Amino acid sequence: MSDLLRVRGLTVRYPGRRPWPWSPHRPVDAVTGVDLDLEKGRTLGLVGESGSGKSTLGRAVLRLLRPSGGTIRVGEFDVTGFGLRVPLEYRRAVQVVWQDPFGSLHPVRTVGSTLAEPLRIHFGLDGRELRDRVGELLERVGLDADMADRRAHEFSGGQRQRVAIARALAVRPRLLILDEPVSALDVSTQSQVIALLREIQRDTGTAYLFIAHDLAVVRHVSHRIAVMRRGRVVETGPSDRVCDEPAHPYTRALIEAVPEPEPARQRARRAARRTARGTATSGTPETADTPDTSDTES
Ligand SMILES: Nc1ncnc2c1ncn2[C@@H]1O[C@H](COP(=O)(O)OP(=O)(O)OP(=O)(O)O)[C@@H](O)[C@H]1O
Repeated sequence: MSDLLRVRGLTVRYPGRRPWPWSPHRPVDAVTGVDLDLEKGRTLGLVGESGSGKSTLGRAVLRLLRPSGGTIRVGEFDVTGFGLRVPLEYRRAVQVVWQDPFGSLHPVRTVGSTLAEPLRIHFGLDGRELRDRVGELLERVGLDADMADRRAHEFSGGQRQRVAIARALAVRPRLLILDEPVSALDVSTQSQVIALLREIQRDTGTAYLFIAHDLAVVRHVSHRIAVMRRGRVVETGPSDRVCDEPAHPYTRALIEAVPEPEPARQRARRAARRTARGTATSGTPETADTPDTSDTES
């Protein structure tokens, strides 16, 4: 299968702030030399601690900022080749759902008008057809069609995130950037929203770039995982391989940081740690062999 998203050597440098008016800017290298691939209908999870550059990478793909170097392609779009105006077709092809379901929806507008706007702009719908499509979108994300008259503040956090997903789906994107989409939700709402996202992917073939700091959540939703640290991708591979046999010490540290509630799994994890220590002292290199198509960087 060919790649929908192809990122090569991506670099983003922010100009940074001046500590004092007379001192020079201190640039921040937020993303450095990143390569990523994502196929149609698949999910690539992007994990790493706060400040590792995940959101910056997502914003570069959305073309909300202009990268300092490298290339981004999404299908036929040469994203890094765009001038000042980003084509409307690209805005339709790539959509985003942000972390904050409270801040990302207009507080005063009805949810119906929030969903109607992209349908009007991108497909020229109006009248009955527009109302029907808004109702369909609400039902698609598990809400009632007659909720269209309500305003965002009348919804719970989970319901708002469903509305945000419906708004993103309205234009039938090929790629959806999900930037910490469940981090602000409680655990049971998280799993409902994740189940919804998986169902939508199965039905529509939309590819997801799923950005999160929580490796347990990312593992659950992703086919492949890329681990970011200080702006670089240090390890990439199929989700199970990255989580069960992490090749990079930083990935191992991230996995260690995930709380494990089940005693049997806690014991298995301790045993794996002991084995890893044993092999490390018997001369095995720190970065293990990766039998699949994974890449690691130290
Ligand atoms: N607009 C900006 N100007 C200057 N530096 C920035 C800007 N936005 C982000 N940074 C810096 O770039 C680096 C990467 O930030 P980014 O938000 O991409 O990380 P992240 O992994 O998404 O973190 P988080 O999970 O906390 O959002 C950080 O050092 C951050 O301080």
